[in-house]
Amino acid sequence: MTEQKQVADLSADEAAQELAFLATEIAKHDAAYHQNDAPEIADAAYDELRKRNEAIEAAFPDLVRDDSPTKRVGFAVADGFKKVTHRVPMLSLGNAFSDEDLSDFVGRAQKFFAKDAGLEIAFTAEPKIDGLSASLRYENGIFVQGATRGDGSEGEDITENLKTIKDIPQKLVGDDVPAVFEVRGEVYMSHADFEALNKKLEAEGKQTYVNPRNTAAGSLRQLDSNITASRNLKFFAYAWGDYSALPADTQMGVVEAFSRWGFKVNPLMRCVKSVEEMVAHHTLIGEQRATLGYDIDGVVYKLDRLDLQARWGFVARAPRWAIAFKFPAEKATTILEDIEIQVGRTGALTPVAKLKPVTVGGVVVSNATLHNEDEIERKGVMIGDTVTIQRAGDVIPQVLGPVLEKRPADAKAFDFPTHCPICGSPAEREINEKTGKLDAVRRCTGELICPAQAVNQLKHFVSRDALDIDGLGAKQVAAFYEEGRIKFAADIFTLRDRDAESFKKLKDQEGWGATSVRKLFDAIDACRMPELDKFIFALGIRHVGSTTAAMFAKNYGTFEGFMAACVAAGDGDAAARESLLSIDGIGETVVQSVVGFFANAQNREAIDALLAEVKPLEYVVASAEESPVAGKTVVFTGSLEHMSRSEAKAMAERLGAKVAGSVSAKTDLLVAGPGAGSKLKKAQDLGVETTDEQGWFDLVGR
Ligand SMILES: NC(=O)c1ccc[n+]([C@@H]2O[C@H](COP(=O)([O-])OP(=O)(O)OC[C@H]3O[C@@H](n4cnc5c(N)ncnc54)[C@H](O)[C@@H]3O)[C@@H](O)[C@H]2O)c1
Ligand SMILES: [Zn+2]
Repeated sequence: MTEQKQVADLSADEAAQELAFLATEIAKHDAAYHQNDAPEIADAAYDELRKRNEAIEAAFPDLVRDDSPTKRVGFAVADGFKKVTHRVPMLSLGNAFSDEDLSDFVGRAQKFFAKDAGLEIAFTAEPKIDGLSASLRYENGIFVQGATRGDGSEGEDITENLKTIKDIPQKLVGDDVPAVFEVRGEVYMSHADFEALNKKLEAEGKQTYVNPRNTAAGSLRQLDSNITASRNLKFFAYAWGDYSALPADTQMGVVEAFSRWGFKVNPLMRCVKSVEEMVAHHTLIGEQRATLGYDIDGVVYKLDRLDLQARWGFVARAPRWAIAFKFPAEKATTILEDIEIQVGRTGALTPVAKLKPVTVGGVVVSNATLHNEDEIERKGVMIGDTVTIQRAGDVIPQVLGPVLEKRPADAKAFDFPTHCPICGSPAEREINEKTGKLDAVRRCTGELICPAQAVNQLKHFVSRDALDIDGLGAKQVAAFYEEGRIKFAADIFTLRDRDAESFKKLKDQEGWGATSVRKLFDAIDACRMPELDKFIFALGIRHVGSTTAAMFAKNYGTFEGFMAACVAAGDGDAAARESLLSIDGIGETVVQSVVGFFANAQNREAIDALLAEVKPLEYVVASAEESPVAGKTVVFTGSLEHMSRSEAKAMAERLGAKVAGSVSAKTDLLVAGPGAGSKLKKAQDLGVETTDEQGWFDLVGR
């Protein structure tokens, strides 16, 4: 972290500048966290930003901005959801970070109620569940609407999703259920469910989640409630919004009513009467934290009597009568025994610290991330060092840095490998085209052959814009990989020769009848002469998407031509490099990537094996005499049955046509599939020729 000036040393200008920066920065993290369920920094680091903002605002009250983070809660509703206006705002909580903060809080309460002679002020202490809050509206005891907090005044309508959660009763029971009542609480995911879900996603080759909180949020804020239903989310009730009557006059009493009505309430909730009791309960909950089976990130204290809550009131984003005492990030020191390199499914090399096992916050830690090679350098850690590690909440443990006084004489600097430890391919750091700086991540260049990347690559190879083999989708190809039937792309095409016998045995099992096996082999055969652009795209070269692949195809005409240019450029042939760079729309990043890919001897071997089975077609741009659409401007609209939109575009371009996105007087032909709307109407109005998909195929002779 950069050196920060003490707030007292800031000039007004500097303060204003920093407040502006913090407003933008905090808003950015709020969006990542609340709207996208994908935070970019740890909660502790985020809390630091907020603390700094509050400190500067306190010192410079005139400079408080209209868009100050202290005036806002959460983040606005995401697209795709219906909005729900909260009749009673859903707020955040003030924070305490130390015993002193807690005792200040109690002191403020005592001062506020100083005139009430003999008043005993009691608080509830409740675990702060680390999930996301939801508001559930019941009318005559029936669950009618549920929403997220959103920005506090407007949330997202997630009624259907909430209905799939077993802990949320559809109907409340009891004779004290008011006519209208909004129960609020936390939707969360247990550690066990989180781990099981990640295992499953991993097996399917999908992106895994970072922590249970974001998983719960991501699972609940789904447009498809079937997904929510499959996630086994849970719910604790602890607060309320709008109501026609209250079942009790204390916090504790209302939560007890929730339990009677059919909700789950947290068993660790207590009543406490002094700072000592508050601190003791905080310690007790902290000790149980690791064994609860779900994440909590602190303890919330609330004034117990509701009449006192009402008298003490609110500030902009939180009640005055409540405070959250967060658990500090847990730290420990241990020995860094080794640094191991893991290769991710996209080829990224990540250094992992192998630690002498140590208990941090009740959990035994023996691995921690070191992020990347610059981080190792920046932290200056050496193998053999005693290092400080930190677990902030549920986040993966991090190495903070070495304890230099304890560095042994034989501590070894870590040489970051320049080759992939899995496949031996060179591992490279790209130069960022815009900044000219090295990318933080070093990546394996063995896209085609690296076992760490294999499943990802195979899935890409058969994907829709690549070879698109009928009956061999992402799931199937991953299963074949697991079963050892396929290792590399080329193996798909030798499957029949190598594996026909074992496929026969599969008959009747897992739905692999003789017919479906034959169909699969036929479908594979049908892909032995792929379009050149699809083939180049299928190789999964970093930064080569389908548009880029099409540009290469168009420019070089044959796969051999394209490969020769890349290989030559890799051997230092400046003209070849120029020819790559001269293609309109192709920049340094792509060239670095294709050159690196073909410079890798193992990739080239894999390509030879592939070319023995597959013959990509030559890319011929039809001349005007041969093509009825050469030089014409074509627009596709509506849904196409036999080709994807990108395939249609590629075909038209190959035939010398220009493909436009909208209809104008310059349009020569509109190809309209079912569901075509305004474009079709406009074409008809302008007298532009129109046809359907079949008409298009007839026209171009396919
Ligand atoms: N890492 C990031 O980039 C990032 C960004 C934004 C927010 N955050 C994190 O999100 C949190 C801030 O968001 P916030 O405004 O929701 O504040 P908060 O989470 O600190 O406190 C308010 C929330 O606590 C929850 N809560 C759990 N148990 C409760 C209980 N028993 N009683 C009352 N409330 C309870 C409710 O959902 C309530 O909305 C912080 O933990 C912050 O670190 C992180
Ligand atoms: Zn590799």
